Amino acid sequence: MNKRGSAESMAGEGREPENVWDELVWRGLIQVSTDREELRALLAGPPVVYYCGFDPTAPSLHLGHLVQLLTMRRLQLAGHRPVGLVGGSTGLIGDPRPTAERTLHSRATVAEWVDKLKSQLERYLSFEGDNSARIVDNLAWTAPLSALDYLREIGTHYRVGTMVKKDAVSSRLASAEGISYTEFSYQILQGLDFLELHRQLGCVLQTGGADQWGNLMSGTALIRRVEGKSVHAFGTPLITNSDGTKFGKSEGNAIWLDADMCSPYSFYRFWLDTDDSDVIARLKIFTFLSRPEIEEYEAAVATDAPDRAAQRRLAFEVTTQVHGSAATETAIRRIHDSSR
Ligand SMILES: N[C@@H](Cc1ccc(O)cc1)C(=O)O
Repeated sequence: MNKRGSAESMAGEGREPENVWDELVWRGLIQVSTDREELRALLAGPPVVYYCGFDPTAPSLHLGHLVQLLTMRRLQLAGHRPVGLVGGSTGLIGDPRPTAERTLHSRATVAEWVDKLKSQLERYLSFEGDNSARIVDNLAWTAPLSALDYLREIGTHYRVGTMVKKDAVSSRLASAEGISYTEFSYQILQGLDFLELHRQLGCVLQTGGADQWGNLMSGTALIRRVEGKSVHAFGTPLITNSDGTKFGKSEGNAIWLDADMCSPYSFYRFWLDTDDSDVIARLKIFTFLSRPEIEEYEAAVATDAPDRAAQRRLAFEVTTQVHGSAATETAIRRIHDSSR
């Protein structure tokens, strides 16, 4: 395991990208955003507070979350100040999926998962220096809120017509099952989080997956109405495999970041199996290798070099980032032994 703030978990330290926004664009990390020019200027200026939230829907984060974790890390390396939010309250409600209602887990289970996610989050952020990260739990401000205050003070800023247009909500409304009022309310809670973090910590940017766009806009709209301020958000693309299969699954199972749920060996193997047509995009998104380094791999892949150096580097970098050097070396040795 990496220790918080250890050299290993801080891969990429010390490199000053010319403009972190341009770097994020080059890495293919920006799918949707508020005004691009404004964001670019904001991120080129003095340190800003930004946040990204993670719901405790399982005892571990998975590969989809890794994109967010590393994006947070990139922004922190550029001098900005991260807030990692764990959804102790939103995890009790459930972000609507386009397909079907989520299972509601007990409060005790969710609280247990909150703790696990918090320690996972800590591994990707730095807790030193002026832009030290903070970890928060949205249960802190949601639990004390009464139903009456929620409806009168927050609900009044939301129009149902706008809420039903959100992607996941509209597809659920079109389904036979429909959507519970519980899940329908989710976007309000996420909006409230942004408002709270804006008020408490001066947070001006929320990041997330592009599928979170509705939830991100919920917050920017609420802050505009209540505080008269315009704040920012961007969404990273959903990662897809060029052959049309789902990324981040192995035999139908999610690839978890917890070593007990997915061994460093299987994790390493997963990355090693990356297709030539996907490997460069993965290096950009999942490693801290510089542009010239990645371009070298790009040239090598184009010549059909049989040694799969790009895949090996990718597997090495990501496994080291997630599981540390010792576990990575063990995984490599095992693969080497089994192929003899
Ligand atoms: N809705 C996010 C998690 C989240 C929760 C609360 C927030 O304030 C922000 C993000 C997701 O499902 O991935």
